[in-house]
Amino acid sequence: MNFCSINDVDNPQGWVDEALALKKEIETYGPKVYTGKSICLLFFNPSLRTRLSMQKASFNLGIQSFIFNLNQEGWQLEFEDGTVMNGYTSEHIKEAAGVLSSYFDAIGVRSFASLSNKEEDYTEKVFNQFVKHCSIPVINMESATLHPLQSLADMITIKEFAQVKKPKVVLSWAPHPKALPQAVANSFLQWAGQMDYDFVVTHPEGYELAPEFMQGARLEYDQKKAFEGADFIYAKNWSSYEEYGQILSQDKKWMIDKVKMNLTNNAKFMHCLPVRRNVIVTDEVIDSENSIVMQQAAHRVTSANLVLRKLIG
Ligand SMILES: CCC[C@H](NC(=O)CCC(=O)O)C(=O)O
Ligand SMILES: NC(=O)OP(=O)(O)O
Repeated sequence: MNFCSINDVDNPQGWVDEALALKKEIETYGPKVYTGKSICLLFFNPSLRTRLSMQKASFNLGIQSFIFNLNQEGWQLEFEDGTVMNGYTSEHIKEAAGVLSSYFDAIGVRSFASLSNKEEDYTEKVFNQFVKHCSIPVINMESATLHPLQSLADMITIKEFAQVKKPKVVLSWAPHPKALPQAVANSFLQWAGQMDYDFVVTHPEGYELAPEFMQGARLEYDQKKAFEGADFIYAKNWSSYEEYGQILSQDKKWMIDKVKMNLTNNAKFMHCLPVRRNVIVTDEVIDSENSIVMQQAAHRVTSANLVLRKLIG
């Protein structure tokens, strides 16, 4: 079993409840004794939360974790099958995946979108080569188009803070100086679509997400209208999917501020972090009692606990 996307999860709402129950179990009985199991966490890109929450969750479940920063520490990998490797790549993913499979009980992979090759990104070429050539479970620690560990943590957080049975949840685009992947937004769409939410996406024209992820989610181009009566505001930047990887707007009017939050039903503010303060959201909002970004980040451990137990616990 892998944890590539929500498609590997038989009952997403059930996983949210199981994760909260496992969190209580660990808080009550403490971390499990060493099981002899091990996991290697492979990173092509930077990380704070994903890296450390996966190590903490490994500790909680008695699993030894190893970190490997591929760009700084590994050989340049070849992901194309059949290539004559007389260029700059030193090792084929077939060998690398085979060796990792012989050393560990599972691996995690972080490999962000190129934002230049839409076809390779949206077929998950890099991540799927690890899945294809590994004989052990593979966990998605943010791939080109998805971030399921983050999304499970997000669903757990909303479950914990929801005051009503069917909360209004708004995914709002916000400006950013860099071109960022659509992965967090895509994954949030997938998981929110499986929950009992009144779910709305709001973004400027030109930032439409891939149809396969929008899957009938309600879209509102008027951000203020989208915010009306909301219970949760989930802010995230992403670059254009249509004009792939491009920044079409850095319109400061889309920054989340108190005036917009006052349109909501006293909504909680969420962001996956890292966040650009006073670009994505004002200090006033992210420092307010309505901000639950810390609790959300803490649930990255809750999320990782359950995924590790499901796959190798
Ligand atoms: C969990 C989020 C990871 C990543 N975020 C960034 O790359 C932000 C980098 C920055 O703000 O410089 C993203 O948007 O996918
Ligand atoms: N939200 C998240 O995945 O954070 P990192 O990029 O720091 O792991």
